Parts: sequence; structure tokens; C-alpha cells
Amino acid sequence: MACEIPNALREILHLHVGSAGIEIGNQCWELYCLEHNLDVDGRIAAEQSQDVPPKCFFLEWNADTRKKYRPQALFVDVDSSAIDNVKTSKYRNLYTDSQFFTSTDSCSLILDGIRKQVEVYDNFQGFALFHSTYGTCSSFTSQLLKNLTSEYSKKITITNSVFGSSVNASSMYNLLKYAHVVIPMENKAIYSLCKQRLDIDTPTYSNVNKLIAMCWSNITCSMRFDGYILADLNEFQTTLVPYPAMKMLSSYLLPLIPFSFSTHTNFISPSVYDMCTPLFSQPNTCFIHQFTPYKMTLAVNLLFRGENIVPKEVGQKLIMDMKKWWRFSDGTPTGFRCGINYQRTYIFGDKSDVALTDKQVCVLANQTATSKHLCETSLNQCDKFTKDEEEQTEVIEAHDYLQGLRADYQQIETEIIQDHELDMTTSFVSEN
Ligand SMILES: Nc1nc2c(ncn2[C@@H]2O[C@H](COP(=O)(O)OP(=O)(O)OP(=O)(O)O)[C@@H](O)[C@H]2O)c(=O)[nH]1
Repeated sequence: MACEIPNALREILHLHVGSAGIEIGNQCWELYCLEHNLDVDGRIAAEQSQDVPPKCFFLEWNADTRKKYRPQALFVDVDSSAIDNVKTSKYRNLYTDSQFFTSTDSCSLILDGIRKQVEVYDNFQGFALFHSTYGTCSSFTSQLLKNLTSEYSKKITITNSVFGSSVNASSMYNLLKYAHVVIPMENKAIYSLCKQRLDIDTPTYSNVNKLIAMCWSNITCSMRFDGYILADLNEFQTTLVPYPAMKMLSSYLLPLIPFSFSTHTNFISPSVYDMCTPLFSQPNTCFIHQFTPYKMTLAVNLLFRGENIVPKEVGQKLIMDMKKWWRFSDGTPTGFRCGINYQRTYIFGDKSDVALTDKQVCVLANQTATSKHLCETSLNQCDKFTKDEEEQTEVIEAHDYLQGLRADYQQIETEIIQDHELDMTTSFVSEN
């Protein structure tokens, strides 16, 4: 059933913190502008009627005689280099100066900025926080999350959390404590995906950030355009997070066809089944490292997008084959959902690493193995021997929490393996 709140009224404030959060944010807004037919300065690019005015992520305002749309976003960093990149980018006129903050000394300045944004909203749903789990801004991000939870206790916070070479265990702990839904993006896994699927020998942050933006564009597609599943921020929590502590969602995006395969006259049109096959038969489809062919799962949403998707193609055979590899815990009520959004797909024009296809599938899955892996990565970096007593107490708390969470995931995983009598030594195989 379609969401009852009109698309135009669902406001979500994006907070882009630290270099990773800002650079990824800049890519996301560029893609959103392309998708909503907006020019680099936020004006409607061509005079054509739009089915859905870009209001849910953009704020409408009048400049001269033509309407302009401004991203509902704030950018925060300790230094100005990433912010300067946005301010000198092609899309610099999309924003105003009041959207940028170059100090993280105190949260009060940014909280004031947030209040000013939120007070004009009609149906404010919550926050999308883009950040990294490491770096100078990570303790500021923890503070910010804590403040958002106390001041906006009824609103949802969903995060796009970059896992780079290191993880700060305390910031991971605070992230899991205060955010409602966490979508981790692991740089190492996305590098493999770039190398193995897109023929990029030495991927850079730019390649990674564009892929994350494409994934996020699919995740938010039904919020921005009329869609049937995940059209509302609350739905992420109600359908994908069966237990409040188990809030990490792995993301997948397909098809990933190198840009060099593009045809100049048309888009590539794989069948729905061919597009989805790598999800269950091949590695390097996920934005987090995958270690097992079987995916022990608490909940999955398959988000199909594109103009040429025939519902019956998303049918019995595909679902049956997927369910051989995606195994569910008997105790979770949410399970498996599919939705089609008929909004066309977009790429970053000539600078895209990915060829244009007429359809895409993005998967959000609450999986035990990947969440356990992230707990372990953070636990490995728990340094309990800091001198500062307050810091030490928090690290010990973080350590205990992450250890408990890892054990909970392990227990669910063991139950699924036993209930389904799975042979975990099986390698990836294509099923006919
Ligand atoms: N995907 C991605 N990761 C990034 C990017 N920039 C930095 N990172 C990763 O993010 C982590 C550091 O976080 P940043 O967001 O740079 O942190 P910061 O608070 O701005 O502070 P610095 O420590 O000064 O960089 C490192 O693990 C990097 O690998 C980026 O543009 N894209």
C-alpha cells in the first residue's frame, strides 16, 4: 500500500559531517539534482511538468521569477578543505553559506542551525547523518547524535556510516546507542567491488563516493518519488530492525556494469533475474565484506527501480532461488519484502563508472555475519589503556556492549544454521 503522507510533506534533514560525510553528500546531492531535473543552481532545468516536485529533500524558495530548490542539508567539519571542495564545485550555487559550519568545538552552533531548518518544516521525519566512524569529527558526531536524541526524541535518525581503515570503538558504540538505523559502507569492500565489477584498477574515494551516492539514491528513491516500500523514514525501522539493538543494514547494488560497456544509443537492459543472480551466486556485490555464501538474515528489502520492470519477473523463481541463500530466523516477523519503483535510473553522466541500465536493484538486509564483522572490527580497536579516566570508562562500556551484541548475532546465526541444517563450507554456486 502506498504511504499516506503526500510526498511533498516528508522532510528529512541531511547532516554531512567530516570529509567523508561531506564528499559523499556532495555526490548524493548532485545525483538527486539530476533525478529531480534540477540545474546546478537548484532551478528546474527544463520547463517541463514534473510529476513530483522535489520538495521532500529540497526546500522550495523564490529567486527572481523562477523557483529554486535548496538541499535540506547542513555540512560540518573541523577544517574547511572538504567544505571548500563543495563551495568550489560545479554545484556550489545550490547551497547558501548558512548551510556550512567549519567548527566542531561545540554542538550548540550546529544545533541552532538545525533548529532554524526544522522550524519551517511541515512534517519533519528525522535526520540522515553521513559521517565516518573514524577521524577528527568522530567524537563530535557522537555528541551530535546524543543531542539529537534528547532534543528530537520522537524523530528517526538513519546514518550512512563510512568504515575506513580504522574504527573508533567509542564512536561505534555511540552510533549504535543513539541512531535508529545504521547503514555501514565499508571502503575496503567497495574498493573490491570497484576492482572486480567495474574494472577500476586503483579505485579512489571519488569512485567509492559515487557508488555510495548511487546506492543511497536507490535507498531514498521511494521517499523522494512515489513508491511502495521504504517511502517513509519510520518504515526503515519497523520493517528492517526487528530488535532495537540490531540496527545495522548491509546494502547491495546491481547491476554494476563498467561504464566502458555503455552503448551510445541506448541503455543496457538486463532481465530482472540476470540482474539479481549475482546477489546469491557471487561475491563482491555488497558494500560490506561478505564471508559466507549463505546469508543469515533477520529482514531483507529488495528495492527494484526502473521503467521496464515487469512485476511477474520479480516472481516465484527469483524469490525461491534467493531464499536458498538468504536464510531467515524463524523468530523474526519482518522477513522478506520486495518493492518496485518505476522511476528511471540515473548515472553521473560522462564521469560515471557505471553504465546506464534501464533497471537497478538495491538490497537492504539485516544480516548476522556482516554486523558481527563490524562489531569485531570495532572490538579489535578498543584500546582500554587510555590515561583519561572518563575516556577509559567509555571504552570499557563500548567494549562490553559490542561484545554482547556480537554474541547476540552469533546466537541468532547458530540457530538459523541449526534450524536450516546449513553446510557452511559450501562455496558460491550458480543455481539453475
Ligand atoms: N568513502 C570515503 N571515505 C573517506 C573519505 N575521506 C575520508 N574517508 C575515510 O574516513 C575516515 C576518516 O574520516 P573523515 O571523514 O576524513 O574524518 P574527519 O573528521 O574529516 O577528519 P580527519 O581525521 O581530519 O580526516 C578514514 O578512515 C578515511 O579512510 C571520502 O571522501 N570517502
